[in-house]
Amino acid sequence: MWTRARTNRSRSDLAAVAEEAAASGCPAVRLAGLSKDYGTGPATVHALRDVSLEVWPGEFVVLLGPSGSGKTTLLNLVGGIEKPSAGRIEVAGTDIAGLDEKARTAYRRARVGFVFQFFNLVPTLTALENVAILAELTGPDAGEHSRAALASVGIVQAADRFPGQMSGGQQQRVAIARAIVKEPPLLLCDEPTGSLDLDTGRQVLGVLRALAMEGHHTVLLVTHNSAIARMADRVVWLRSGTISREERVAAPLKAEDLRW
Ligand SMILES: Nc1ncnc2c1ncn2[C@@H]1O[C@H](COP(=O)(O)OP(=O)(O)OP(=O)(O)O)[C@@H](O)[C@H]1O
Repeated sequence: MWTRARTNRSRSDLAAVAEEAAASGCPAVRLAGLSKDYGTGPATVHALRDVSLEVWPGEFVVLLGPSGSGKTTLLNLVGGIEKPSAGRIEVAGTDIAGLDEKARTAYRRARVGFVFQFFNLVPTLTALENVAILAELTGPDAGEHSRAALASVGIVQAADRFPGQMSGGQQQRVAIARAIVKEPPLLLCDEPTGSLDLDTGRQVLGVLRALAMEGHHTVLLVTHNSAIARMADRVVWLRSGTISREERVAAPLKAEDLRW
């Protein structure tokens, strides 16, 4: 049985959780002196330079910045897709920067859910199969868990449909269900509304926001769209591979109230 219980915390609860977590000294993610270079010699690209950042459990953090500022690189490092050139990446207190390939793969599978701009669903599999098979669920409860994940993002009625029979927003919900079905503490989203229309984008953002509010996921969301920042708990701006600014949002908007 899928065991997650909805806690539906209010925003003031969230602030309290962040304060509690800060007091306990264990952020969900802690980056310290993080750098990433691509290439060597004069052709070296310094994608990230000496980035330090702490993200607290249950926080919804939006990363903003112009093209090439290092947003996706940061997400890929936290997600264990790439290794840093220097610095530490602590996730729930464990440094993942030094893990070997096998351990990083295990980390990714157990601790991280990814949501991308393009939903990356397999067209020949149903929504349910896209969740169960692509998340590599096994055992007698796989179907039940996948159905519960689809229900938690409001799309269980489409469980037996193929991607070609669903709207973009529905497909993105399936992709989110796939990302959360193993209940990873970290949800990393790279332009999750980039290929959706405004209304559908708002609905998908509402789903992501609710997942953070329920307290099961810390969300890091990369976007070009500064309007989305208004629904975050915190906004981090990147420029040329460094954090140029950070701001806590005093009164985050509900996704449906976003205008852009
Ligand atoms: N695999 C790679 N090899 C070489 N350079 C790379 C690689 N990946 C990223 N870069 C470079 O690192 C820098 C940061 O790229 P990144 O994709 O992180 O930026 P971004 O802010 O996510 O950009 P965008 O908003 O356009 O997706 C850019 O100069 C990019 O060209």
